Amino acid sequence: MSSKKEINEDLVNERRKCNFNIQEVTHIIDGGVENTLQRKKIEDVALNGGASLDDVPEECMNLRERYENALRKSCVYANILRNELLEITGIENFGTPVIRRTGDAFFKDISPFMLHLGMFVPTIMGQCTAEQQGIWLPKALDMQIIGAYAQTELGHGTFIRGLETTATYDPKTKEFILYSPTITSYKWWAGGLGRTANHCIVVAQLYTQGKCHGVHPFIVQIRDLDTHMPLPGIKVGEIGPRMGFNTADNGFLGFNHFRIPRMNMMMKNAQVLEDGTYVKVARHGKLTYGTMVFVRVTLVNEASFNLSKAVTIAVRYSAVRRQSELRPGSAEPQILDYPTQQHKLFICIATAHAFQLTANWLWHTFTVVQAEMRKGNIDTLPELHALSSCLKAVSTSDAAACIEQCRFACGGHGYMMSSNLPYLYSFVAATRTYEGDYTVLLLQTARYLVKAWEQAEAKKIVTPTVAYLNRCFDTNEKVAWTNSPEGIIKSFQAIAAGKISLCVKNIRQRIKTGMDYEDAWLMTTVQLVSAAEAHCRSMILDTYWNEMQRLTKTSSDNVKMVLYQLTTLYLVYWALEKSGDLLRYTSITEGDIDLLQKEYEDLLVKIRPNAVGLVDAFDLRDEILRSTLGSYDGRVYERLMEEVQKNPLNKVPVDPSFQKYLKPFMKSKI
Ligand SMILES: CCCCCCCCCCCCC/C=C/C(=O)SCCNC(=O)CCNC(=O)[C@H](O)C(C)(C)COP(=O)(O)OP(=O)(O)OC[C@H]1O[C@@H](n2cnc3c(N)ncnc32)[C@H](O)[C@@H]1OP(=O)(O)O
Ligand SMILES: Cc1cc2nc3c(=O)[nH]c(=O)nc-3n(C[C@H](O)[C@H](O)[C@H](O)COP(=O)(O)OP(=O)(O)OC[C@H]3O[C@@H](n4cnc5c(N)ncnc54)[C@H](O)[C@@H]3O)c2cc1C
Repeated sequence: MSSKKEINEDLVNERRKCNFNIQEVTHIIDGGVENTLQRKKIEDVALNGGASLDDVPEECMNLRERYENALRKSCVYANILRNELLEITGIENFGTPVIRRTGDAFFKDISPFMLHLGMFVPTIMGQCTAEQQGIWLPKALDMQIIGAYAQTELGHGTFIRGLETTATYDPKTKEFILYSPTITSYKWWAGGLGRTANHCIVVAQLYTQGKCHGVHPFIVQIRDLDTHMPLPGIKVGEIGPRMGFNTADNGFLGFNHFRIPRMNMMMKNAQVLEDGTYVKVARHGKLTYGTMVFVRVTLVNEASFNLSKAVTIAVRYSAVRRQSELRPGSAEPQILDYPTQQHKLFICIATAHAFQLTANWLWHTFTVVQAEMRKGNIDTLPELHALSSCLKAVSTSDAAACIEQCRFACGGHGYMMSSNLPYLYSFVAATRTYEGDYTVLLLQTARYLVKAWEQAEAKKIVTPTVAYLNRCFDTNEKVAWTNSPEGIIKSFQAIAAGKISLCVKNIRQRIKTGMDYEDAWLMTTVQLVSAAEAHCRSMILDTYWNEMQRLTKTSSDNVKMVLYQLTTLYLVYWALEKSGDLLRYTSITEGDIDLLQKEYEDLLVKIRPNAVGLVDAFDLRDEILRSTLGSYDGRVYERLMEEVQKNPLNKVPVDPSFQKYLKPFMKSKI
């Protein structure tokens, strides 16, 4: 064992072997030197010399203690956020991922304030008029009020139009009356709602002048600001233990004819006048779904960040961990030397990069579309919706699978909560479901793709992200296979186009047999999901490859080389994963696939010496990683032992339950 201050010798050797400039890669991941400096400044201020603030690990506390502890830390963190961090970033950037990431030094699970910052505030910004923002935003940003986002109900999450909570306008009092008519209409799942929030955004069916106008958002005070008691007419509580998110106090909420002022309807996109007249302001009916689009965009970034944490832990651990012998009597190798281990992990590093660059590109697209919409142009919204839907679905799903793979790579110790891998997994697994389930979102993208295919067929201009359909439409033959990054990307576009074309054909054939469009669509949905996934993969491959080329133009040769190897690994990995599709839609042969397999194995060998350098380049501070297995110094076994000392079960040599249960049980006769 190494002494306390030493860095594990294997990690020292790994860092010696690394042949590229780690800082250069960090700058690329951060999006430039300036961003790295800004990130470090934010981390220095937020962490202020270590922010864990826990004597007992969160996982050793009971549910109530965990919640109380999370709330205590949330207040500490929120004070730093509003007093110091907002000054650095500016109020308009309060939701910057960098700020969000420093929160991980405080919470292993989730902050009860997460939904306040992640959805309540953004909804006020996106759905309120300027006048309403003037009322609510300062209070929300200053956290004089704390909010949640209550859309999902016990009976409906996906199908928003099916929500049952009603908001009926009463022109006599100029109020809306909120009502939960059934058990299934109870709001369910909203984070921060169960114990913490005193306000929340409620999505409800709007009735005025005897007519229903569909779902609209309202801002509702649910608890007394002084006593925190639920207001009369409000039934609110916590929904119970979950796979993760246990400190986020996800809640339920019911209304018994609860009245709110007319101005609490969020009126940017639609209004109800004093006399009850309904006025539609927005030119697109789905602008009320704006917060969801925003969060879906941010979740691609979250997928990358959480995966970068998991793979940093797993690669460092794999450099420290030694197991088995390659030849009888030889020294035990680092488990990172096994090609099967490299196969588990290097794709995770590449995936984290791919998602980070895709997230940056998506964020840029989002801001451009927002700017256009402010000018009154809503033409690009459907494309943004299609993009954010599939990228959210695929990135969260892949990230969850990769994090689980990182856990497998850490053997038994990866199963310890103190490794942080179970927390990371449960957090990311939830992102596959919330903010739109995986399948449901891919089907949204499929709707867009089918329309784009029909446009290509009619020789109409299609939008940039589906422009490849024009090209593929004209080629009836299989695409010629070439083994190059560009060749792989082109082949993935051919797969996507082939699958979309087949879906359209099958829908049409089913209609010919007498089915109506809805049934024909339904019968084709398995293929439609697959087509949308293929489209999404072609976009990720394209973005990753082209963005990495652009970003490394002025990099040093070794940085160019290692990032080229990693990008190629990603392309080849997916070509191998989808070899069946390649055989179906391109001229690839079995021999070509054998060559790809060999290339993949060679890439593992080339990347191996730089593996630890590559995860060091994520530049994740130990306070943020919070893992016994993944710290920079590699003191894995010492940290596991130290953690054991913090376990309350070990505070006494004999547990009191021995006298109570075990001893009488052992002494009892059968
Ligand atoms: C310190 C900083 C902190 C930062 C923190 C960052 C992290 C943030 C973490 C936040 C944690 C979040 C926790 C979780 C929260 C939640 O889950 S909130 C609830 C989310 N719920 C959903 O996502 C529900 C999913 N369902 C839907 O989105 C929709 O119901 C549906 C599936 C899309 C169908 O909607 P419906 O109204 O029935 O649509 P249709 O009538 O069928 O019409 C479809 C047409 O509408 C278009 N469309 C649909 N959605 C949008 C959209 N958002 N934008 C634009 N257009 C949209 C769609 O394309 C169809 O168009 P056409 O094909 O032209 O008809
Ligand atoms: C940790 C967590 C936090 C959450 N936080 C919030 C929050 O703060 N606020 C909030 O309002 N909500 C929140 N939610 C709720 C979340 O948004 C929903 O759970 C999610 O949108 C999925 O909806 P559902 O639960 O109704 O699933 P369902 O729609 O019932 O899905 C169940 C299955 O049916 C399938 N399915 C459903 N519809 C279709 C379809 N049309 N076509 C094909 N398959 C379909 C799905 O693919 C899925 O496999 C949270 C959820 C979780 C897990």
